[in-house]
Amino acid sequence: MSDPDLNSFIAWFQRNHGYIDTNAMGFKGFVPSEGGRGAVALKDLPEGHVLFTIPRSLTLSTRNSSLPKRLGMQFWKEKGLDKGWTGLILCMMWETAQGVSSKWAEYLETLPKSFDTPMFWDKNNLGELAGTYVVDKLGKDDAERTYNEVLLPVVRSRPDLFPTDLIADYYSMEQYHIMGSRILSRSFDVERWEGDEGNSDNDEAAETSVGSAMDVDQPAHSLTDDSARNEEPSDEEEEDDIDVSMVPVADLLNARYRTENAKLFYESTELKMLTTKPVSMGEQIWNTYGDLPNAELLRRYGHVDLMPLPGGGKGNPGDVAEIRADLIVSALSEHPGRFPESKVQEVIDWYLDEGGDDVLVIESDLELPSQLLTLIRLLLLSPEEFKKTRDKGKLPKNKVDLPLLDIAIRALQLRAEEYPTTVEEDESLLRGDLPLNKYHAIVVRLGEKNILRGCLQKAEELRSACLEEPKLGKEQGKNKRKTNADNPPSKKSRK
Ligand SMILES: C[S@@+](CC[C@H](N)C(=O)[O-])C[C@H]1O[C@@H](n2cnc3c(N)ncnc32)[C@H](O)[C@@H]1O
Repeated sequence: MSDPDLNSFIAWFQRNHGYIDTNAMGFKGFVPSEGGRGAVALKDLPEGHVLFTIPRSLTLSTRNSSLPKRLGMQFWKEKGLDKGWTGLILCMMWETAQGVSSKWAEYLETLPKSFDTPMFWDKNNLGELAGTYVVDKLGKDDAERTYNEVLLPVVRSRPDLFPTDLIADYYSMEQYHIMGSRILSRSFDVERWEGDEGNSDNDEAAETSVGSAMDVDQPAHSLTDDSARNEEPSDEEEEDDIDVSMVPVADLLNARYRTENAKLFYESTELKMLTTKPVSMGEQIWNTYGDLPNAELLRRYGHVDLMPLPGGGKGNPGDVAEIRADLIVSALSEHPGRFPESKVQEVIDWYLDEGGDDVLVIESDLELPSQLLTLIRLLLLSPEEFKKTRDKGKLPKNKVDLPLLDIAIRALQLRAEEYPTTVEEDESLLRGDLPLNKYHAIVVRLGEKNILRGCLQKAEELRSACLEEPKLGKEQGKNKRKTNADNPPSKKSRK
């Protein structure tokens, strides 16, 4: 291992039955844009090579920490520590407070103590994100409420486990945010193995027949809506047989858009990191964080991906622009249609009940989202037509015509106006020397604005074509999620 900071951690890992193929893989510092500290191939590796394995018992989760049992499982549930991330945060705080007597002491030492994520930004820096939806998604107030109403009362109620004089150092709001951010940027969703039940209290996971290795849903934060983590989980979530887990060594791997060459798999007693394609000597070993847009990378991890884009320039090919459904209503009100304003809410309620999202996503193909077209079409129906549609229980087809395009275009313009700066201003700012947070914020908002601009341009071209040939009405957004019951979106919320 070339990184001296990691030596005692790796020794701890190996002592605890973790395995690393040290001939195949090492750790080194890459340039910040490539993730800083990460893993490197020490020789040419074929696909399917086992880079390292982690015993399940070495992952840090509410199942493996002994804290839940010490507090009592009934108490744990009564206090809501089995919901969201609060229980794991408390376990991580408590394990840290145990110092060297914690099983995970050497691991906890390797975890970051500060973050470049907007959760820790001041007002000025947050202001640079104006127009993006990043700040709305931080969930800082909810997190702080959970700290005050759930975690702190538990800590204060058990001075035998949480000595009062340790609260300021180990159980503070600041520590709560740090632990939450460690989970957000480094945890994995580890599915339980069949037959592996209950809190294991440091026992090895139940040994069952070893089946074929399966994907670990990874990382936890790339697949779930973590902004809701401190809220009541849905029934679906409660039933999940998933442990949000901190996975030593696996969390040392960086990620970049569509660059993954290694992935974590699980078996009954251990997790395995395997190469998913051949890796050349000296190449970085990349995991995946789900190929997220820069807004999400920044919010969860504190970095952005910048790479050459197919159409020229640099950016994140996974970038998207989001548009709230209420902007469509605002656009509609500027184009008085046939639908009385008093009925608009009824249409929106039905659209949401049918699985429509309240935030619509424009992707890099720059097509108008199918749900946006559906919503506008619904709003353009007369009250009688809407009633018929609702009675049939079938959403209208995504056929575009002039009235629909007018509203779509206006909604996109209103969305673009939500950013205080223009594309050109941002591009010029990026040519200067900028502090990191400001630089990240500009990259995020510029990526979104470019998607919006491209989508607007495409919609205007379509409008011109419709003007020339009014019967041109085309079906749009075929590749997008449909707003009907046969493909309901995974989550829905009303604002
Ligand atoms: C799971 S950790 C990966 C290991 C981390 N580099 C370390 O030193 O512990 C995730 C963090 O690594 C950094 N990172 C990962 N991929 C990156 C990338 N493509 N560009 C910049 N930073 C990256 C970010 O700071 C992110 O929060």
